Amino acid sequence: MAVHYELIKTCKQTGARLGRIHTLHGTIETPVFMPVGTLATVKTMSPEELKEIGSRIILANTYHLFLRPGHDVVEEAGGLHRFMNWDRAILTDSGGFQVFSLSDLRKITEEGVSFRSHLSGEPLFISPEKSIEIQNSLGADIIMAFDECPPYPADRDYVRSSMDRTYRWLQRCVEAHRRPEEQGLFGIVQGGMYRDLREESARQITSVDLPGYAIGGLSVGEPKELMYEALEHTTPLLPKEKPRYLMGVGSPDALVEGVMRGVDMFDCVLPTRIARNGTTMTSQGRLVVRNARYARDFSPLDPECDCYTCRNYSRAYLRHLIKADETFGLRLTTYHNLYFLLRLMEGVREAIRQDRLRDYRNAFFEKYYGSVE
Ligand SMILES: CC1(C)O[C@@H]2[C@@H](CO[C@@]3(CNc4nc5cc6c(=O)[nH]c(N)nc6cc5[nH]4)OC(C)(C)O[C@@H]23)O1
Ligand SMILES: [Zn+2]
Repeated sequence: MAVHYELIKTCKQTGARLGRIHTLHGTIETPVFMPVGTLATVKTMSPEELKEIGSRIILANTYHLFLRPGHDVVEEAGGLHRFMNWDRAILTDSGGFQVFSLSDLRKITEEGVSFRSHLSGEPLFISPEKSIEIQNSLGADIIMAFDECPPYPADRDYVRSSMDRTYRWLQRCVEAHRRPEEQGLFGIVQGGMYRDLREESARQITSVDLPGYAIGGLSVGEPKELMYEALEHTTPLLPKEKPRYLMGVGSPDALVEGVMRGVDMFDCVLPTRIARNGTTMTSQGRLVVRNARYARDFSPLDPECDCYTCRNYSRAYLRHLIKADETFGLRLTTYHNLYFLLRLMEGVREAIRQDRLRDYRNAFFEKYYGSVE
């Protein structure tokens, strides 16, 4: 079995679950946050540093690697694990969403999506079959079905016809998948912000027996309350013995709120993206280390953090590097932000073990959101 989930326990206080996902490249404790490595690198981090902070699974993107360097190049290198020297687990997103968030001049038909490369402008086409062919070449442990993520907001008729097509595309993905024993294919539930459509899409997608299911169509600009409501309508309809993956999330509050609503896996560019402009997540809340107030602050970024950055460098030094656009500064803030989120998920897993996740959430939010930037 390429991907096998083991449910260890469900928190008595909330709908949160403790689990493990077994893959051909190791076991992942859940709930888990997956750092995003879109172009076969988690920006500025080495594989050794990712291991040092405890990451066991990272993301890469079909759309980006199809455009550059080409999935044929990665396949010739022996697959993504070899190409990027990462021997732990990898998940690849299927490309549909990235087409919408990156390229213009795109057209959706039953067959697939025509678009122009956001790099060269050349006309390209991705179908469910093409997406699976690319993902089979890349060789990730978990691959995603080719779906359409409707924009937010989107009217009901559009969301319904789009989710029905996403269901038909899932069946074509299953047909096209050549390596089901090595690469677990996850289906993706859509349905926009409409309760009955979410429930119907969950029934459609879970009618196909797969090793895991993702909740798509969220974290696309909707208010967080709407995202949480969509989760409450969807996760109860997903099989308990399979992992649930909320795509594109996220911030510390959204991670904890998602876990409380039964989500096991998350990914987001947030921690690495904001790090590159000098915004960090600390135990006292968001800290924008490039602010002038830190120019002569020789204390650690986060006094409660024991990561390499916080043990060896001051806020003044980090501010200096970020202001000078020194690459080392981006590396130090990225390292800390990922370390912070991976430690947060460790705390969440421990709180589930002790059936006290609601208390953990309240204490964390008080500290993190109680204070100012
Ligand atoms: C939160 C934050 C910081 O993450 C940023 C930016 C805007 O949101 C993000 C993250 N949200 C997000 N929702 C998704 C939904 C799907 C989906 O329905 N299907 C498939 N196959 N993949 C998906 C990937 C997703 N990523 O999406 C882009 C546009 C990639 O940048 C990310 O705000
Ligand atoms: Zn730190």
